[in-house]
Amino acid sequence: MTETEIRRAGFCAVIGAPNAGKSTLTNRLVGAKVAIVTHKVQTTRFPVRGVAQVGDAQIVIVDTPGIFAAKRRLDRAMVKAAWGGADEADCVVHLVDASAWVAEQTGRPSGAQRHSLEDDRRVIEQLKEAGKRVFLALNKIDLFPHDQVLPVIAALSEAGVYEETFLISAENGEGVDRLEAAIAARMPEGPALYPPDQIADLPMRLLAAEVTREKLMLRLHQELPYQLMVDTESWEERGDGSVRIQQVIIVGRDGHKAMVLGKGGSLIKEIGRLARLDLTQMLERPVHLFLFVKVDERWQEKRERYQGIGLEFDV
Ligand SMILES: Nc1nc2c(ncn2[C@@H]2O[C@H](COP(=O)(O)OP(=O)(O)OP(=O)(O)O)[C@@H](O)[C@H]2O)c(=O)[nH]1
Repeated sequence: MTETEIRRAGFCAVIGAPNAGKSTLTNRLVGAKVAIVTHKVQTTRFPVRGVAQVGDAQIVIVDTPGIFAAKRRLDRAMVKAAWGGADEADCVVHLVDASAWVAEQTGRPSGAQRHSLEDDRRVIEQLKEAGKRVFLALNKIDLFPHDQVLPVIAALSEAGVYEETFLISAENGEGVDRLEAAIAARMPEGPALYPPDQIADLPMRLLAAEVTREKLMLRLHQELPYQLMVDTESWEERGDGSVRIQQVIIVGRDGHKAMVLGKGGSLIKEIGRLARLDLTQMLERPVHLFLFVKVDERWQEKRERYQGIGLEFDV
């Protein structure tokens, strides 16, 4: 479909607890890898937009950072960014990990599931306070028999904040068509907001940094992945059609640097290999990726670092 055929266009914010599946859903709606998906929580630090086209509607999806109890400055900035995205949207989807609610109904929620339930309840309270009515998407329905979700729907409907409920699996695509059509119907009339072939408005440098950070999150353990950032320092298009990307991984301590490098530099080499494979696929051309590790004890407190990852500092 060409640009002229788009008659409606707008923004859809996907909000929800960390690990609810927001990035997976965004990627499914867009049909390409845009947001970063990992099994760890709080991957997304800023609204990543993907552009999906459904019939004559263009949907700009804002994949918001996880909304959760904020203590540290960085966490508070993430929450603020999440609600900012929801306020400006034409349509808001509250994405819920339904498997946590089913586990609660059947009496055996895990620790992580209990956190997820608390976060969902907090989001519902905040929606209630804000007087917002949104779509409820119960995700991960591939994990349990469908009849177990009925009492969950009843429990969640009590708050009166949901206009419509959708049962989906962002992972295998079940039920996503209906949700997609409902979101499309909410888009206001107007011309396309982005060229139709553009899947992400996230600057490519930022996206490339996120790819490397995803690989680090998958390979490193405990808290370390949350205590580092990746910055794309240079991006050079070459005459032979390839691109040379140089990135610095900033950590808070010398010990962390050693962990990121791995024995004899083996870990960073593997991270670089995996990131390069993804980037080559995304950019559809050869990529030369160079990674460096730098120690900066105070990066989390530095204003320019926040702005570099798209967050406000004064929160
Ligand atoms: N079984 C199943 N797993 C899913 C589904 N959707 C997402 N997941 C998994 O849940 C985990 C979290 O998914 P993400 O998409 O990263 O979650 P998120 O809400 O974006 O997480 P944050 O960025 O931390 O806020 C990943 O391991 C996904 O593969 C689903 O429909 N079914």
